[in-house]
Amino acid sequence: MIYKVRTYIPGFDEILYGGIPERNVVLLSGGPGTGKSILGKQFLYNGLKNNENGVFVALEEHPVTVRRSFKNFGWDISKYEEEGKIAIVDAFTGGTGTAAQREKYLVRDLDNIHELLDVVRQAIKDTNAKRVVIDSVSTLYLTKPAMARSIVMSLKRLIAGLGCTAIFVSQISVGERGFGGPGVEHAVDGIVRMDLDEVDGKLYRSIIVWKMRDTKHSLLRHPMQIDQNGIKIEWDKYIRIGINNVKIDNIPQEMIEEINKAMQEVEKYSEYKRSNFQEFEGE
Ligand SMILES: Nc1ncnc2c1ncn2[C@@H]1O[C@H](COP(=O)(O)OP(=O)(O)OP(=O)(O)O)[C@@H](O)[C@H]1O
Repeated sequence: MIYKVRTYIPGFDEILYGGIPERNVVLLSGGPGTGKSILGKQFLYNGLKNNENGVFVALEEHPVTVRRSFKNFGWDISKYEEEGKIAIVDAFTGGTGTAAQREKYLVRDLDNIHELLDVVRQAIKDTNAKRVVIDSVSTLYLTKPAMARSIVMSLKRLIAGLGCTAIFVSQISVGERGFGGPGVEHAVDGIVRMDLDEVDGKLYRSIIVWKMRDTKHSLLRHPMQIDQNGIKIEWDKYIRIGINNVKIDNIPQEMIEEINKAMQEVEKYSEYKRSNFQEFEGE
C-alpha cells in the first residue's frame, strides 16, 4: 500500500484522494498572488501539528518575513523552531544584514547548487523533517533555464532520498499555459496548478491537480478561497471559467462516494500510525 501524506488543507486531501503519496515531489505552479506560498506554509504548519517536522527553503522572502507570514494566519512556528522541529533555510539574504547573521541555515552562493544541497541536507537531518517546501524553485534557474531539469533532479534525489515529501513552488507569469518548463514538468512526481482568472471584473481562485504519480486524483478544476485561516478548497464543487461567465456545479455523486472512501482508508492508516507513535512516545 502506498502511504499518503495528509496535507490537512481543507479540501486538498479530498481532491488528491487521500493526500500526497509519500516521497513525491510536487510542483506547485501558478501566477502571482495565486496562493502558492500560503499553501506551502499551511502544508508545513499542519505537519508540525501532526508530529511531522519540516524545512522551508526561502528563496523569495527574507526569513524574518517568512516567520511573520506564517503568523499572519495564526500559524505560530516559533515554539516549533525553538524545539528544532522546523528549520528555515535562508537562501535569500546571502548573509547580508544583521538579521541574516543569526540564521542557522544560510546559503551564501545560490549559483553553487552543492552549497544549497548541503545546507538543505543538514536542515532535514537536524529536524528529522518529513516535509520540505522550496519557495520558489524557479528562482534557482531564472537566469539559466538550461539548468532547470538538473537542479530539480538534484533536489528531488536528495529530498526524496531522505524520506521527505516535498512541494516545489514554481512561479509562472499571468496567462502562461505551462507549469515551469518541459524538463521540470516531467522530472517531478506531481503537478498542481493554482489560478486567478478575471471574469467580468471579478477575480476567481481555482486549483487543479494536473498529475500525481501513484494515485488517482480529481481531474476537475475546483474553486478555492483564501481567508485569515489560510486556503480552503471546495472539493465537492467544480468550476468552469468561460470568457464572460463562470459556472460552479457540484461534482458527480459517485465521485463524492469514491473520495469519501479514499479518505476513510487514509484516516484508518493515520490512526494506526498515531497510536503507534503514542505508544512509542509513552515508552
Ligand atoms: N488574510 C488573508 N485573507 C484573504 N486573502 C489573503 C490573506 N492573506 C493573503 N491573501 C491573498 O493571498 C495572496 C498572496 O498569496 P501568496 O503569497 O501565497 O501568493 P503566491 O502565489 O506565492 O504569489 P507570488 O508568486 O507572487 O509570490 C494575496 O495576494 C491575497 O490575495
